[in-house]
Amino acid sequence: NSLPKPDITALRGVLRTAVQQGAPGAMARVVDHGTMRTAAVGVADRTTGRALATTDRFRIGSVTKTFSAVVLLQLADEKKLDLDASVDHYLPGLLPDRRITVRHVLGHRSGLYDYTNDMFAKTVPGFEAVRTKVFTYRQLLDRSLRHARTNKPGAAYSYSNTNFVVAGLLIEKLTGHWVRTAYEKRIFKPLKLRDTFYLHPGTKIPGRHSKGYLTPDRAGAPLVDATEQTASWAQSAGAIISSTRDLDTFLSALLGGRLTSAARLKQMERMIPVNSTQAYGLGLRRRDLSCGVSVYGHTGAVQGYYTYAFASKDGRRSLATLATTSNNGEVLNTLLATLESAFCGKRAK
Ligand SMILES: CC1(C)S[C@@H]2[C@H](NC(=O)CCCC[C@H](NC(=O)C[NH3+])C(=O)[O-])C(=O)N2[C@H]1C(=O)[O-]
Repeated sequence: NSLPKPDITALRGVLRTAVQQGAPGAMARVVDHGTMRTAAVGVADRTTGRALATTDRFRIGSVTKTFSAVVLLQLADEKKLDLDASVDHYLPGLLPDRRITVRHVLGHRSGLYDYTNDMFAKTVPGFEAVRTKVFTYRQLLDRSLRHARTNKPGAAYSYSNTNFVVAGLLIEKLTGHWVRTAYEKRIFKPLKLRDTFYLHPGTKIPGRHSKGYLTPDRAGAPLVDATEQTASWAQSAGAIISSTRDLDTFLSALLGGRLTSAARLKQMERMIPVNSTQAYGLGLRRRDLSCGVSVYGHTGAVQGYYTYAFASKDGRRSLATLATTSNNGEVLNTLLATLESAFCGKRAK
């Protein structure tokens, strides 16, 4: 284990800063070669004042994208999917450009416009307008296709939730099941992820969970309890519920080679640079840390919840971090330092 030891004191300090910056609660769980450490600060519920527990469930937002990518990569291992085939080959007529391949979709290089840009331009009104709505995948895709594409297929990285709506359509076409069934049969059950559920279109998080609070755009305006929503705007792009324990289990299984073949994992980890410290593969982010370590996983931002879920390349060390607010860039940025504490140890910034 060449990594510096995790610095739990520094980690706790980062969580405290996130709470000072407006998150009602923040927590993290680190597993290092089987040794588990946790830290939690603040409350799960602002009304009752119940303390946030590291066992509380929460909405993981776009960490869902990694689950969706794993299902499709397993289908590639089963020779039911060719990553370099046109999406049109599997879903004829769905997309306006036959040059868009499955790999473009999973790597955010399709050029498909992100419909959430319009949907959440005004944070609270946008959320209130959709929080009880149920969309079909087709309706979400239609919202995207009203806009020109952001780039030619494969020409650039441009993050778009629309890509993982297409991923959901591919999963349902190729498995003949709802995405929920595919997640359960292929990931949740085999890994015994007992805190992990695909919650759509139901709005109630099962079991003990933290509430999530949306920060309004207007400074000083009261937080909005965003815990209950259909998440139908997100679905296979962001509707999974999980826990820090299950995210650690999931990422260490993925990076430890227990969910796909080595060849397919290699494809997932073939990265396109996003900026100087970040890159994106297939439903997977890589972050390059200050101590020269690269970690793999995904971030999540869904109303009321920010998540970071990352692991070392061999999956032997993993971190899951949650803050119970969103639309608060300071908190999102602060949480990045939990990666430094967990993987770079004392040398955290
Ligand atoms: C790239 C991200 C951070 S955003 C993307 C996805 N979440 C969304 O697309 C929802 C965006 C609106 C959420 C809302 N923000 C606003 O309404 C702003 N007006 C809030 O903060 O609650 C997710 O999750 N991803 C993260 C990822 O993949 O890392």
